[in-house]
Amino acid sequence: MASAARLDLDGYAIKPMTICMIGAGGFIGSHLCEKLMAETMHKVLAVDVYSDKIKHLLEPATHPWSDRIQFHRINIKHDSRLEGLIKMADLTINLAAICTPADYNTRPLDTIYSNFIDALPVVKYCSENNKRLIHFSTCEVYGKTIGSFLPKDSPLREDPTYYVLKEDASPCIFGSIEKQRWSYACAKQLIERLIYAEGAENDLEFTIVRPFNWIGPRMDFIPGIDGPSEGVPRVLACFSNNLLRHEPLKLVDGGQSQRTFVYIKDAIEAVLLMIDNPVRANGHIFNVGNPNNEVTVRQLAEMMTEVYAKVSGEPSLEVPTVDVSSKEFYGEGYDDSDKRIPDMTIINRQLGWNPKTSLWDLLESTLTYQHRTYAEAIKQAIAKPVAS
Ligand SMILES: NC(=O)c1ccc[n+]([C@@H]2O[C@H](COP(=O)([O-])OP(=O)(O)OC[C@H]3O[C@@H](n4cnc5c(N)ncnc54)[C@H](O)[C@@H]3O)[C@@H](O)[C@H]2O)c1
Ligand SMILES: O=c1ccn([C@@H]2O[C@H](COP(=O)(O)OP(=O)(O)O[C@H]3OC[C@@H](O)[C@H](O)[C@H]3O)[C@@H](O)[C@H]2O)c(=O)[nH]1
Repeated sequence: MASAARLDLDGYAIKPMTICMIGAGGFIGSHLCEKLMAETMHKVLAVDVYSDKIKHLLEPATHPWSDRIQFHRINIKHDSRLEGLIKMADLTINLAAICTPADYNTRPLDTIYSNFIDALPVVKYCSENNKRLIHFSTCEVYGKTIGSFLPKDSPLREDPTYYVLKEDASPCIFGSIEKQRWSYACAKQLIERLIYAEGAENDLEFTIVRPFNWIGPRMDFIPGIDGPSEGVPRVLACFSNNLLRHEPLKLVDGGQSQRTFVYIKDAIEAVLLMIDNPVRANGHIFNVGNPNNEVTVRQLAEMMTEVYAKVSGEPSLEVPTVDVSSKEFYGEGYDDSDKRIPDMTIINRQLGWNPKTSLWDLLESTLTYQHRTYAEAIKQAIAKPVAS
């Protein structure tokens, strides 16, 4: 049960605050709302166009926290109520974005508008009304590693200087303009620069979060079940969908890219520390990831196949993966980050945060959820006769 006497990292009592959370109905927002309701006395003004992922928190109205969460169905692109909500709050957290790679090269205009233009009024209202802002950026602002440009046999490729990503030192390296994949990263980078400049010139109190592949239950959608049949979600949901349908997992360009995956529940702990410790968090950009959970996408596919067989009790396919070109899978203009390892120095120093959950354990709890939530619906969808 939430207690009023929670202490911050410096031993001071944390005062309950009102948080305007934009994008509260998404994957990260839903977990953050859950945490805030269960463990704090903070109030949430939850803004989104969808509420399905937080329905369990909004209904029934008898929850012990029901007077601390309000849902506002608002599209921030065009709604004059946004400024009023930001003014009512002590802190604004902006999560709203188009953030699935399949959109970056196929809907580059929507991607740029969503990640830059639509975020502008949020920054402006916070700055003009002296309100604190926690803005969600991305690890994609780093783009490719310096190491990826070294000769394949260069020993320097093994040197962390050339691949570990540091908030205050690493450059942002994107592909050419025709590689529209980078429309997202570039829009995120520019809004980061704008927020940073508002801090420098107008004293905006800000924190920027760079998530490194947070994964867990409620991430994206399963095509044809709770999202469009032709939709392409992020890799966790793509591979879950393949496993649920007993199809081989598709490895884009051989699955050679490397990622570090962090469990959503670990990452949410980091966000709560930022919320509760403004003096330590303001003015900082934080990598939030798990450097210990690095795999190639191929290794991720293999591990997910093994874990899914364990949690579902169903045997794995004899040939569990199939290679597909990025052009076929994502279309023209796709490109990729080669490797993403977060440096953890700054978040360790400021907030003492460390991720805890291994990749195997986080996949086990996530795939248990996926199986429990979707297996029956998929079975029924497959059994349904196709209309002639
Ligand atoms: N999940 C990750 O690993 C990850 C990694 C890097 C960056 N991020 C960033 O974190 C943020 C949240 O990501 P997520 O994984 O929860 O994504 P998500 O798509 O699940 O959530 C985003 C939410 O924003 C809402 N939204 C978008 N446009 C809106 C608008 N105009 N008005 C109102 N609501 C709007 C969507 O409806 C959605 O519910 C994004 O900014 C994303 O770029 C996430
Ligand atoms: O079915 C699939 C889906 C994806 N992939 C590959 O898996 C890797 C990871 O893909 P994801 O869809 O999770 O997205 P990425 O890691 O490339 O980008 C993400 O990173 C952080 C956030 O900013 C965004 O949520 C998103 O841009 C990519 O190399 C992709 O090509 C497959 O091999 N098969």
